[in-house]
Formats: sequence, C-alpha cells, structure tokens
Amino acid sequence: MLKGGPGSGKGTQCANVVKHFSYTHLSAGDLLRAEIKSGSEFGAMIQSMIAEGRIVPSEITVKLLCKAMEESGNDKFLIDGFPRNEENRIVFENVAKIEPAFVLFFDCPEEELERRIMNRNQGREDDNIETIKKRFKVYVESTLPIVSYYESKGKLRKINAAKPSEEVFEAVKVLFTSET
Ligand SMILES: Nc1ncnc2c1ncn2[C@@H]1O[C@H](COP(=O)(O)OP(=O)(O)O)[C@@H](O)[C@H]1O
Ligand SMILES: O=c1ccn([C@@H]2O[C@H](COP(=O)(O)OP(=O)(O)O)[C@@H](O)[C@H]2O)c(=O)[nH]1
Ligand SMILES: [Mg+2]
Repeated sequence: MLKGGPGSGKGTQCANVVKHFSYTHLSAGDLLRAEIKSGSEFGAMIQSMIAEGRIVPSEITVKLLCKAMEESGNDKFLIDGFPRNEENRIVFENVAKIEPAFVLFFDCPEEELERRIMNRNQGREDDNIETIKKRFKVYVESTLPIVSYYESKGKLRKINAAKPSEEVFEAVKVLFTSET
C-alpha cells in the first residue's frame, strides 16, 4: 500500500515500480474516476464527493478494488491512495481478507504538495486551491491516523518524497528489493 498526501507522488512512483517489479497498480482514485465515466448509478454521488475532497463510502471503493484485483489475474498489488480512513481499512480487511505486507509513506511538506497539485494539469476537478485545502484537512484528520496505525503494527516504511522523482524512486527501489 502507498500512502502520502495529495500530490506526494504515489501515482508517479507506482508507474515506476510496475516497470521493475511484477505488481499490478491499483489507484483507488483512478478506479473511482473510471466509475464516474462509466455512467454507473453511483457516478453522480462519487463525482460530488471527489469535488468536495470527501471520502467516498467504503463499500463502493472496496468493491471496485476487489473487482480490479480479481480481473488482474495477479496476486501482488500496489494499492495507491487507499485506505483513506479507519472505516476504509476495516471494510477492506473484512471483505478482501488481506492485509498489506508493508505500507510506504511518502513524506512531503504541504507547500510542496500544493505546488505539485497546482501544476499537475490532468484536468482534475479537485485540483483547485479550495478543494486542495479540503483534501489536506481530510488527509490530516482521517488518513494520518491510518498511517499511525500501520506504524504501530511495524508495517510503515517512510520515504522522503520531497526530493526529485528519480531520487525518490531510488529509495522506493531499495525497499521493494529488500521486502519482496
Ligand atoms: N518527486 C517529485 N518532484 C516533483 N514533482 C513530482 C514528484 N513526484 C511527482 N511529481 C509531480 O507532482 C504531481 C503529483 O504527482 P502524483 O504522482 O499524481 O501524486 P499523488 O498520486 O500522490 O497525488 C504530478 O504532476 C507529478 O508529475
Ligand atoms: O480510497 C479513496 C481514494 C480516493 N477517494 C477520493 O478521490 C479523490 C482523489 O484521490 P486520489 O488518490 O486520486 O488523489 P491523489 O492523492 O492522487 O491526489 C480523493 O480526494 C477522494 O475524494 C476516495 O474517496 N477514496
Ligand atoms: Mg494519485
């Protein structure tokens, strides 16, 4: 699993990892955005929650993740940007019946995250300054407690994500080489 604030480079580093190691990358945010595009009955609700930086109900995200895991044919996954809160974590563990082998935490100061998101240019509706502030608040209040949870279980591996992408990947590569 990969955790870190919005813009910390989770998606970027997952793309690097899949080139070197035999994992399937599953981004919860990408799966939710695909669900909106597919015209699903939950699309409008998911869209409005993302636009507000809120966390989509666990049942929806977990169902999408489990479906993607099944369809991948793989048994090794990089779960990017999930779980976002305690309820996400518990529902996932109960439904998928798996726990992460280890959790990468991308540590980066908020000013740098804000800069990166404002320059991301992926046309995302939630990459505007008002929604970014809301996402940071949700991150601190709901997601950081999960980071502490995995730390208490001895599963957290902290990465300094404030460095250039190539240097961050060097640290990520060392971890994947020793953990897998
Ligand atoms: N180490 C880095 N230094 C500078 N910019 C980066 C770095 N890693 C990623 N970026 C850029 O920052 C933005 C956010 O990265 P992304 O991988 O989408 O983060 P996340 O998935 O954690 O939100 C993207 O435009 C990406 O190209
Ligand atoms: O498990 C998840 C992952 C994402 N989101 C929603 O999708 C948005 C974008 O998530 P993503 O991981 O794509 O953002 P990133 O951290 O990459 O900027 C979040 O702000 C949430 O509104 C969610 O509700 N549950
Ligand atoms: Mg991302």
